Amino acid sequence: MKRDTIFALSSGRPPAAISIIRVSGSAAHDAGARLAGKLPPPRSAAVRQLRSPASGEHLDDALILRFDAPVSSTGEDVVELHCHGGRAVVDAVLGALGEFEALRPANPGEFTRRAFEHGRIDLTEAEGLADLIEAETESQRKAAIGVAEGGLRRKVATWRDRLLALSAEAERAIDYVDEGDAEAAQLSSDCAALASELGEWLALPRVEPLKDGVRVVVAGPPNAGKSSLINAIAGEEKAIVTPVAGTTRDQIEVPLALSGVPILFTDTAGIREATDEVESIGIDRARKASAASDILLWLGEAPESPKHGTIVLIHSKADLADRADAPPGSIAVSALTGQGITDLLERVRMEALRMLPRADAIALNRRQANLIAEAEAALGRAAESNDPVLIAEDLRLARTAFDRLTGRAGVEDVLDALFGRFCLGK
Ligand SMILES: Nc1nc2c(ncn2[C@@H]2O[C@H](COP(=O)(O)OP(=O)(O)OP(=O)(O)O)[C@@H](O)[C@H]2O)c(=O)[nH]1
Ligand SMILES: [K+]
Ligand SMILES: [Mg+2]
Repeated sequence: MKRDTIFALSSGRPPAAISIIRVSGSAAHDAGARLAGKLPPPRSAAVRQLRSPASGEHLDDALILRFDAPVSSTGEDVVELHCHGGRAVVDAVLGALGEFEALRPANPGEFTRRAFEHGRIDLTEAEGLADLIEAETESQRKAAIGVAEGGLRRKVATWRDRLLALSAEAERAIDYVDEGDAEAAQLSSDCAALASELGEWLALPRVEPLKDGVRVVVAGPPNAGKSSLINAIAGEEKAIVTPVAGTTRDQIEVPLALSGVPILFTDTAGIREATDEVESIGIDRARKASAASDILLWLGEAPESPKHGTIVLIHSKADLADRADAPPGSIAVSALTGQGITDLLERVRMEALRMLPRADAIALNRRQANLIAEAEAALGRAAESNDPVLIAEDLRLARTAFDRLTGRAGVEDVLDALFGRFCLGK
């Protein structure tokens, strides 16, 4: 028999006041009844003695809840046991469950995966749940809860409905080639309108800076004082400082919260024509980090290559007599005296704040944004085309992108990675 009914401790590590053990699958009710006697009616609770089905030994007194498929968290029959949270109690109950032929311990994330596979949640909600469980700050929690409770799923459903209507229009145009120009123009403008709505969503702040911190990269020529500045910001000696140009090679990352705004500062190698191989690898990385930064703190004159995003020019070593005059538009700082550091951090905080999602907003992650960008591109092509066959094909591509977004189609590759993020028992 397939051991497709799973169980796990779903609450935190014992000892605790109460531990919650969940059982999900076709054998859950049978196992629950053999452990606890008669189960309560669906979606209600009862207090029962738990007894070992093998020996009849009294294991614990527990609160039992019963849910019937398909209206349960996993979409399957579920039993929840709220036991006393001692280590030995939990071990004894888990041991008793393991004795059932049809039951096996769950893998991490397996309850949530089943909820997804049974259509109780879509992929965006599963991603939101993973973010919610991992959330460490209030703003991370706020961003995750909206997605976890279906905010993005509902949005995508409305886009998909509009897309289906457009597809029907395009199919009709294929069948009746002599359709009027007015209909064709309407179809084009409807495609363009949906594309531009997707574009507006893509322009909104994303979830990554909230989770990983806004990436603030300190870069500039050698000996400009980059590592000294990082140390002054961190308040400790994170990076090596010497008078030798080319000291820093490896990137040094300093995560910091500026009044609740998460920032990841990165110190980089001074950028110049490298004199040795190790340094040139460091410089290569510095260039890449600068290009990928959200905010670039450039210690020097204008940075070597233009960059998208925000650049803040820093006039370092402002304590030195020959460095008294800062060029206009730059912030004068001294790592030595601390001059300008507070102003600099306030500027960084203000810039970073604009890159974070608003508290009540639905923020896209990279995977979701890439798929919405695919749909936007396909709709853009459809809006430009006069050939109904090509339009229909682009609309089909847009729909595939939406279906991968919500997990209706073509997502096997992301499932293991996503559900692997969950802890055991979730
Ligand atoms: N007077 C003064 N000296 C500074 C200041 N900041 C750094 N220095 C000195 O400048 C030299 C270079 O400082 P670093 O912080 O190593 O400069 P860097 O830009 O990280 O250098 P590389 O990693 O080699 O590219 C050291 O001798 C520092 O003591 C400052 O604010 N005032
Ligand atoms: K140096
Ligand atoms: Mg350095």
